[in-house]
Amino acid sequence: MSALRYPADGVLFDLDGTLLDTIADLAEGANRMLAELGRPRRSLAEIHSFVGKGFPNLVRRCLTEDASATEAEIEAALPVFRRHYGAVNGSHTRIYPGVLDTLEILRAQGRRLAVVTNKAEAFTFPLLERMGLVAYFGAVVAGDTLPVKKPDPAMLFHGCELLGVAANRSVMIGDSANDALAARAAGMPVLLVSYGYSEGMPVDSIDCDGLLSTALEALDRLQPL
Ligand SMILES: O=C(O)COP(=O)(O)O
Ligand SMILES: [Mg+2]
Repeated sequence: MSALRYPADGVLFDLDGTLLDTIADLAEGANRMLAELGRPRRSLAEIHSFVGKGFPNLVRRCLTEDASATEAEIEAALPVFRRHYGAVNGSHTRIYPGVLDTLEILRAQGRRLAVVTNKAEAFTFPLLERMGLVAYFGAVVAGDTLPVKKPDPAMLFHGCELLGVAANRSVMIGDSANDALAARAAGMPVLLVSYGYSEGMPVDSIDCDGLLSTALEALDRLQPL
């Protein structure tokens, strides 16, 4: 693996599985939804593999993996999940080790920081607030900010535009193929944390520019400003 350093006026962060360990709350929200719908619980491991393409996909997979549901049932389940997850969002979420120090250092270096997440705005903004992270970020692009989600690169370009940085002088830090593919399509280097959620794929099988065991390791991969 190369240890190239990348120009990084901007650093774009994925949220679930990269900055925040949200899986306990996502599982609680999903299982409360399943209980209300009279369906069996899902294990933490199953939920873990369903996270990455936004909550509508999580709901769909909860209802259709080794089970069946009509489109109308999936549609009707969305507000049920929204209500339950909204009630627990943040209660068992924790900031991953190294994240706060990394954000502090990047900010002190004068870099511009954004969150680019497939999590919906209605969950993202209160969660960033609750976890005390809002002040670090000059922009937040959430899963329903645009008509498309990652792996579409439009979210990354939008984040760069809001920050006022060039995409070719920015770096994406994420945890899944959605982040890696979006960054590749945007022509942006991408570093993946190895502790996150990658939809059941081994993270080292995903094409990227390096794996990080904590966010702090990203610091060595960025050119000084
Ligand atoms: O909400 C999801 O499914 C994933 O969100 P993320 O893009 O922050 O990992
Ligand atoms: Mg993620």
